[in-house]
Amino acid sequence: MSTSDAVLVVNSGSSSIKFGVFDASHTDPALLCKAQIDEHEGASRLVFTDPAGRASFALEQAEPDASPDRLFADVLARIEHHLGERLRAVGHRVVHGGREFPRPVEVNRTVLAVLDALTPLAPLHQPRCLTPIRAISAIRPELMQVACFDTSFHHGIAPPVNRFAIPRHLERAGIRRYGFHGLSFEYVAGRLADISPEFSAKRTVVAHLGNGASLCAMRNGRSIDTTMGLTPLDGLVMGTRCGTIDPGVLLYLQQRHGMSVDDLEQLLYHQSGLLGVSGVSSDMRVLLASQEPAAKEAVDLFTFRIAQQVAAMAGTLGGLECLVFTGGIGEHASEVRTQVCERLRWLGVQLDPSANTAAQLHIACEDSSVDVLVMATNEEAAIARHCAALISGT
Ligand SMILES: Nc1ncnc2c1ncn2[C@@H]1O[C@H](COP(=O)(O)OP(=O)(O)O)[C@@H](O)[C@H]1O
Ligand SMILES: CC(=O)OP(=O)(O)O
Ligand SMILES: [Mg+2]
Repeated sequence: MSTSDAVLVVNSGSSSIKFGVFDASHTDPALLCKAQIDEHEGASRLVFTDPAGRASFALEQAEPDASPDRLFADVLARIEHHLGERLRAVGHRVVHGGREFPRPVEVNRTVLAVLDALTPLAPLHQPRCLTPIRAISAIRPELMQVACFDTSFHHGIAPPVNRFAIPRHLERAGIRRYGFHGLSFEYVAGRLADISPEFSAKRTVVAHLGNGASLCAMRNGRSIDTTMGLTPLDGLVMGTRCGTIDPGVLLYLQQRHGMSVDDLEQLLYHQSGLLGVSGVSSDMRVLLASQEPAAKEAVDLFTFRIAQQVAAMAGTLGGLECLVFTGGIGEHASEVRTQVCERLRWLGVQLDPSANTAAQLHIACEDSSVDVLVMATNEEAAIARHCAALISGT
């Protein structure tokens, strides 16, 4: 292995940060080791494990409240010590790429300023994605950094699907539907193509259900519709985000409840969704284990809205032949998959209960007219692939 092409991937999500180190000397980079900081559990010790899950090395100083510069200085030093060589690049997940970045880009000061200006369109995410980039630029200005966007995979979505029904000058100002979770959808699209070209040609809805959640209607590896819009607030019910809401509610809250823009941002991004409805938690594991009626109600609303919007995506596709579950909830919560599929029975979706409980790749029963799959997503691998392509100049 030429470790001179080792790449660190930083996947900053709304409830977790995932790290991966890849050998990017091939177009399909191999995972060397990985680690995760989960906000629900915190981490006073960041353990990097090899692909088989065996501990490779640990970062003792990585406390949740360590400054980003300190944390990343430690992470880089420890990884390079482990590799015995310097990293070739760092690839980052950046949630919003706006109109400006339809594909991954090497970060410089100008790029960073444009990405910073997109913060109001993803206030929960963009600062979390840009903090590691800034920290690494400060401590290692010569190190190549690549920004890979959640929005890129959806860039081909055409009118009318990508439009809001608002005056044209606002559309020209960039106020339209962008869509997110694109690195996850891109990875899943690749895995569907690996099954066969025929499989990839199916009218497919991919449900990425994590702390943030969205659906992508895809065919032949391309996105044709998605539930998120200008911001990662639209669409499904999420951990702390409301998803689709009557815009009149926002006007009313300002007019009659005296809420400011900051109050609304706090309400819609941080206090709503599963947390707001249940009053218990944003964490699906906690809700599924809870006896509280409000926790059950939150899960019901979550699965109802998924099924409702899968049907809407099927409308865009002109039918439904394949449904894929991915993301922390999609991959692990068989009960959520059961509830969603029960609600989609009228569309010909029928689960095999034991395959579903075992979270096998194929979980539909023989009679189902829709294939149903469970796939572990891998945004880090998608980012590593983009880094390998940029490094090799392809
Ligand atoms: N075994 C499990 N059963 C149910 N839900 C789970 C399980 N494991 C993880 N989850 C849920 O997955 C969600 C986090 O998803 P993830 O994709 O890791 O988050 P992020 O959006 O931060 O990347 C949380 O709601 C968590 O409760
Ligand atoms: C875009 C988005 O919602 O990301 P996450 O799932 O990490 O919150
Ligand atoms: Mg995520």
